[in-house]
Amino acid sequence: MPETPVSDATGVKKCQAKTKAKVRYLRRKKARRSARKAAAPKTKDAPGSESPQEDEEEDVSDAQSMQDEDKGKETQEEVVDSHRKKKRKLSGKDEIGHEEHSIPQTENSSIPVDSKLPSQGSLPSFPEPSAPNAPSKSVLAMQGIDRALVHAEIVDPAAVLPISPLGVDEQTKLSERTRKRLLELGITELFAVQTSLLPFLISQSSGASSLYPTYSSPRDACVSAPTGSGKTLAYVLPIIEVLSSRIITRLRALVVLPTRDLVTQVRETFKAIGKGRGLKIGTVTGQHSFSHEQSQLVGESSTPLKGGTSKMDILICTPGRLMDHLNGTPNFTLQHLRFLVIDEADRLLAQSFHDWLAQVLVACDPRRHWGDNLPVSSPWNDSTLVPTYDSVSPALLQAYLGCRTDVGEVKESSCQKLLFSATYTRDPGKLASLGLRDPKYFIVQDQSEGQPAGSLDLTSERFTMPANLMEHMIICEPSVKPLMLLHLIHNRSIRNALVFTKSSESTSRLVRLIEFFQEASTECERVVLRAYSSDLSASERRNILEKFKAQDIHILVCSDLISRGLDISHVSHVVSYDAPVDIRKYVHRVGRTARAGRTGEAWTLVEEQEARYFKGMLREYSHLERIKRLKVTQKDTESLRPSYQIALQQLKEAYAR
Ligand SMILES: Nc1ncnc2c1ncn2[C@@H]1O[C@H](COP(=O)(O)OP(=O)(O)OP(=O)(O)O)[C@@H](O)[C@H]1O
Repeated sequence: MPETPVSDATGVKKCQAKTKAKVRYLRRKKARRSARKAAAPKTKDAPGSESPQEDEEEDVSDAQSMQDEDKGKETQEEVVDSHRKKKRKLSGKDEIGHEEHSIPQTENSSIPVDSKLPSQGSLPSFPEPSAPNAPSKSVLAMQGIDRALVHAEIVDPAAVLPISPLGVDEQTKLSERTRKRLLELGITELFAVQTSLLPFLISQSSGASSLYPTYSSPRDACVSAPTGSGKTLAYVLPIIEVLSSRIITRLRALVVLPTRDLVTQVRETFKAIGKGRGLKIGTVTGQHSFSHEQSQLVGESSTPLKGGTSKMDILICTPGRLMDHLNGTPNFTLQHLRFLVIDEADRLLAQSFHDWLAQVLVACDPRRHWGDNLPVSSPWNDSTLVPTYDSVSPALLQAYLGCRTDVGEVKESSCQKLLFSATYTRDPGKLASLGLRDPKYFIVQDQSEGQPAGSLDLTSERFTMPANLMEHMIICEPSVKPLMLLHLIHNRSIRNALVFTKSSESTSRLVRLIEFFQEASTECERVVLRAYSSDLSASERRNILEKFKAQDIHILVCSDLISRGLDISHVSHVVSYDAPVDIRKYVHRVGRTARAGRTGEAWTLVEEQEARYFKGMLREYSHLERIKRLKVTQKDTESLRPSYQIALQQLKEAYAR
């Protein structure tokens, strides 16, 4: 048996010692063997053979005697070495695996090496890799959502409240005077959005501090209610009610709307409700010259005043023109605002207009942006002394004059932001940009199926439509769309209708085609229709709208310019000649009818290749089942076809010229 080479010095000596012992052992073994041979009887089948058992026993005893001889000579390392060899022998093939689990053995270790080594079969199994459970739909829907939205007040659209002319109205907090005015205007009950919003807005402003509760600034509000549900009155009434107690005229309410037409419409409502209250209501939309608007806003005074000046209590405007005055009209200030209303909020928040929203927010409350130390470069800070008659907003007293008032409390701006829309955005980014103060959400909507009463379904967005609106769609080839419209006008007698197209260009083309048709047809009743789009001047548009309101025009073919907010009570039909590609646009278009509890019908002409998308869009908002499909056969339009062909030919020639 060859010696295992040992590299160190002690190992060399050890080998030599072992060799002597081995020589002695071999000598004795030889002697024993020859003695046995001599003594043993001879067998034929195993001549000279030794029993293996015997041989093994002999080896063990020899090894024992050899060990005895060497007793004390072996080093610790040899013991460990033998353990290792033994271990390797026992562990067999899977050396690598065992190495990982082996426990280092020391000389004095009482634990047998083998007992600590797991056998191949008992290797600890690692857990299978697995994906974490997917978050539920409701958890996902909550991601980044404004917490206030989760606690929104859900209002039943059917909740109306009769107006009583006398006594104290504990529920709405409306004064007797305002209630009488409402009754004079034929308004006998308050709609759902008004009943829930009025107490919230008016009760926060009760008493002497109604204009300026600087120590407890009011909460902001976001309101989502269906089209035609009375959102305008929901902010006009509290503004009139609260501002009626003002003593000095300051700009206290600012209402921002996306179009001039809406500005005009909302001004009419303010004037009607605020009649006799002495409040000054104005508009800036760019319809008049800039200098004219400036003199209406701030008068002729040229002395710069930190507190600004105003000839209006309530200003209604478009964002673009508001920016012009903020940057170009001296003494025009928003520091005294008590109400900032953003109507059609989702649309306005989507528009940048030179970052109008950020500028308005800073103008309302420069402290919020700059703190009490306005930088010299800020437009609110200059070296001009504050004249004694100047009226700086309490929230800015410290910033401008370095003085704290009363008991040294820092005063907050009391501007209350109110956001309104029929299709309110849930976009957390957009809402965050508003810096709302403890906002409260009011959502007027039907309870969705399977949803607990009074709670908002955050997993799927949907919009509540006016209760008395009937919706239809006609799926047809693009080439027969004009024929379908003619079918609605002449066979189904659609009048007092708004027909929406995708552009001003298609608006005027469609009007011409229908006019050619009417000229060619001898049987059909003539309807008066006009195009209404941004191609027209403001005065032309106003003129046309007046005639439509007076029912001198039966059908207005328009672009989406008037798809939002426009309130014309007698509109009984809305036709989307070009199907909208966005659900919000659909909601606002069809919402021009069936307003304030009236009935109305909406029709959408869907081209065959658009049908899948259109239906998918409605399905996504759980609205498809509400829209009935109307099938128009060849026979239905047969009588119209000859004149239609003539009209088409004439249109081709007109556009070829
Ligand atoms: N309490 C009420 N009683 C009767 N009519 C009302 C009442 N409140 C509002 N109205 C009328 O309902 C109509 C629709 O109101 P409004 O224009 O405010 O709707 P809206 O909710 O702003 O709709 P949209 O989202 O389309 O702008 C208006 O003609 C308004 O005068």
